Amino acid sequence: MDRDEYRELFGDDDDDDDNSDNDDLFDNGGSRDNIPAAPSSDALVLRDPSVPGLALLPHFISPTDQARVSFGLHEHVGGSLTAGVRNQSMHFGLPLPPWIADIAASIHAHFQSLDPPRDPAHLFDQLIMNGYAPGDGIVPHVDLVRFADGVAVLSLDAPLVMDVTRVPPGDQQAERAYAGERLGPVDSVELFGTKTDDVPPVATDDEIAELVAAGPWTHWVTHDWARVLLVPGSLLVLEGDARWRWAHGIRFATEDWWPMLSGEWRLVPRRPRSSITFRKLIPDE
Ligand SMILES: O=C(O)CCC(=O)C(=O)O
Ligand SMILES: [Fe+2]
Repeated sequence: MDRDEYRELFGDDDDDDDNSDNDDLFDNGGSRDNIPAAPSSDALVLRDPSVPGLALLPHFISPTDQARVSFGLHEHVGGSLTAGVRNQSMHFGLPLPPWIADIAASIHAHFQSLDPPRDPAHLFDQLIMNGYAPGDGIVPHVDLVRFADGVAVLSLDAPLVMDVTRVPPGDQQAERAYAGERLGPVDSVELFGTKTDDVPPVATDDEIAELVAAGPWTHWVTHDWARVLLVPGSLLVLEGDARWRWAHGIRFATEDWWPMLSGEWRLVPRRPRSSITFRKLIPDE
């Protein structure tokens, strides 16, 4: 994967990101404690049948492992992100870095536990590490065809909302990656159907904790547009249609609108968030 291909797909955000300190993007949630590797994957798997192949495992890794992995990630990227595409660092090939290898093994084990079990040779050998400062996002896209089916995204540090949209019929193909228009901040009319000047209050920490524990994880806007709450420690799995026929993207916004357990809307402020995407590169013929 080279930088130009990523530019082509995702654009080069240098122009519209005024936070020039890459270190800040990952300077969150890390812990200097040397915590032994013990991923505790929770069995809870949420699916939304409207997007076949989409699954969220909201508590895939424990807070202890989140702190360990976040620290490992921060150490790994150091200041080197300035050398590549902004806010992004990649790893190709096995072995994976030791601070993440056990988590990759847990994800692999999860794939094997599915019915039917997934290809045991599906060993994740490519990582994309993304950092998002408040205001950052990623244009809606379908991951490149050179990556096998079965992509997993581990979320760290702070919650954020991902938009999942059916690829427009004219663009629907599995032969080349789709990249849509960049999504701007939420527009209340666009998202909620009614024009209102009443911006909801900011969610409290307790409300966010409730959401993380048991909250509504999808919010449908239209029949081909869902929003997914990615909480820290969660694993998003994209297979089949969800991987090939639906695009995933993150708004360039400083807050996300989200319904609370009570049904009332709140603003969930963005905080520095990072993610690790696990994929398998299809070998050249
Ligand atoms: O950061 C995320 O949650 C998604 C990243 C992603 O879609 C990608 O790297 O292809
Ligand atoms: Fe992606």
